[in-house]
Amino acid sequence: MIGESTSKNPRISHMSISNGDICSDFGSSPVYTVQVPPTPDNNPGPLHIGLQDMDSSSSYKDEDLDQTELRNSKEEDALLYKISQPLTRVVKISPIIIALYRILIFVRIVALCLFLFWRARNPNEKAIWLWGLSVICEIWFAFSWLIDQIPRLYPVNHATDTEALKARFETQNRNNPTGKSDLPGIDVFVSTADAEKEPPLVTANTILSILSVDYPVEKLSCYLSDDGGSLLTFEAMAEAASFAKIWVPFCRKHKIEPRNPESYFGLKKDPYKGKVRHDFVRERRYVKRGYEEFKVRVNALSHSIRRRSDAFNSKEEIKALEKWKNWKVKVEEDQVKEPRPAIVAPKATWMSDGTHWPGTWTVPCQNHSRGDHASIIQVLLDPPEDEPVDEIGGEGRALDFEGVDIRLPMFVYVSREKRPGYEHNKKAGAMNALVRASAIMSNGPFILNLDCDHYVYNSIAFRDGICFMMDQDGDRVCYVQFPQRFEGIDPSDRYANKNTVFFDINLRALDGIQGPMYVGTGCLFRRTALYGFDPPLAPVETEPSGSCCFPQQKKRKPATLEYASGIGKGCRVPR
Ligand SMILES: O=c1ccn([C@@H]2O[C@H](COP(=O)(O)OP(=O)(O)O[C@H]3O[C@H](CO)[C@@H](O)[C@H](O)[C@H]3O)[C@@H](O)[C@H]2O)c(=O)[nH]1
Ligand SMILES: [Mn+2]
Repeated sequence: MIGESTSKNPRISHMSISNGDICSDFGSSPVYTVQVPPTPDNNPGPLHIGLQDMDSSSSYKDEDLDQTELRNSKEEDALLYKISQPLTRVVKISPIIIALYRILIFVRIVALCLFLFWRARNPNEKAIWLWGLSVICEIWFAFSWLIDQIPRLYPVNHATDTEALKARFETQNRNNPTGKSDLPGIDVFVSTADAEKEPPLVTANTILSILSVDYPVEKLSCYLSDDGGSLLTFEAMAEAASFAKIWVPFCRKHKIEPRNPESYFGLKKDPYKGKVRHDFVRERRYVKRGYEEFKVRVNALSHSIRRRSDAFNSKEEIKALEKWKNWKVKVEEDQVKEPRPAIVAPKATWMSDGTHWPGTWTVPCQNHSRGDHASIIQVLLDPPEDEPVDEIGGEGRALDFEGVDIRLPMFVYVSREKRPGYEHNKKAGAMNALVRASAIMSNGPFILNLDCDHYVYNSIAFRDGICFMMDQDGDRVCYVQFPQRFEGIDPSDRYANKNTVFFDINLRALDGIQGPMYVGTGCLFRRTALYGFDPPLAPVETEPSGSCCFPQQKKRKPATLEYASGIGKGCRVPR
């Protein structure tokens, strides 16, 4: 479900795949010359597909040799064909279904009109006020039902082609001789606010599902915003970063789905089905045990932080008491007027390295309470190296990651500064803080946000989103909204908690008009669209007109008109 970058734009037009247009058998068909010029903002620009007859080729004479080679290889032909494919397409919903639905709407409109007409013609004289009120209510209900139906007139489905994305950006070809991934960077934002209401284990699972997505590691960064400023969340995230070192390569090696360990190990289906590697059973058992231990450590954190802090605080109290006693002795003996030292040490929350936690303390005090603390930013996983790294016989030979990339994406803990008197206790502010922090640290051209209790269910989901962004008209897409699926709902879903109508009908229907609304989470944004400014443009000066005696003043074209249809394209986001 995609949203447009500006309301000025008409509906997004997508190329639809037509088998008749492009021949899939390349044996004797014309050669497809595909040029995908790399641009600094990682947008491919328009894809030019030149259909060339080899005999009449004149401008590509130098490349004749290359093209002959390409022609010889069926695989390369297939690659060229794949590159030429659109990354997304609209899958039309069956016209019969839509026609039936429209007929049903029409029948209901007629029935409603007849009913309202009958109501108006039959007033209840004994309770005229009550009658009037109920007619008004019924008209309002009919009207709101009608408004609800209008967006559903043109529902669409979008499909992505991740193979074409791979062929275009991650396969060795003339434009990409090394075959290194040319996909754009994505910064993932996760928000959490309260370590008690939002258990850190759930947040840790969300983070693990993000760190292990199928996307180039060096292009991915994950930021956690902790509005609670809690040491518990911080230490749980440090634990998650450490467990990710085995979880992420394990997922990559054995193609695990979903990549949230709690959900994966809780799956009811047979975990060995379809797994062919001989070491899967052993490694799964090892990682499962590792996860159980990780859970115990995370669940014990609040206790261990309390115990550690109590120990440090009692030491501080003893020190303070000693200081006070020394002062007392000095004052009595020498009559020196030194200021009296504090007899009680603050009840601080301590980090494991023996320093004060800069965020919220368990016993809040000035500068260390929920709405009053300094900003904290800590890189828990450093940016990865540029080239893949593998490991033979990792974890003391219990796991073998030979040929598996063991690098992890950058992971950063952020808790924005809070001060009394400032209203900054909402998610939007947390997102703004992350937009600013990430702009300095990784500056990914795309941003995806998730609540701490939402996880990535499908490891290629990010690629799906990027297909829309990098498609031919992709630079006009502001955001791609993913639908939500819910776990732990009673099987019959008596209370409609799955929100199927909203996610699977309303948003899809809106997608057919201009795009769905942003639902607050699970949304992939174009960074420049969030910044909300137009590309910088040089003023265009028009030729003076009018007579030679009365020259008119030079007029400047309004900059926005120039690029009205290309917003976002002119904005370069350096990576
Ligand atoms: O001061 C705050 C308050 C909340 N949050 C975060 O905001 C998210 C959503 O808050 P929550 O209280 O969980 O709201 P819900 O009602 O559960 O969520 C609904 O509203 C959210 C905000 O629009 C959407 O993201 C969700 O999809 C939607 O289900 C959570 O990750 C919170 O940690 C902060 O970061 N800072
Ligand atoms: Mn929530």
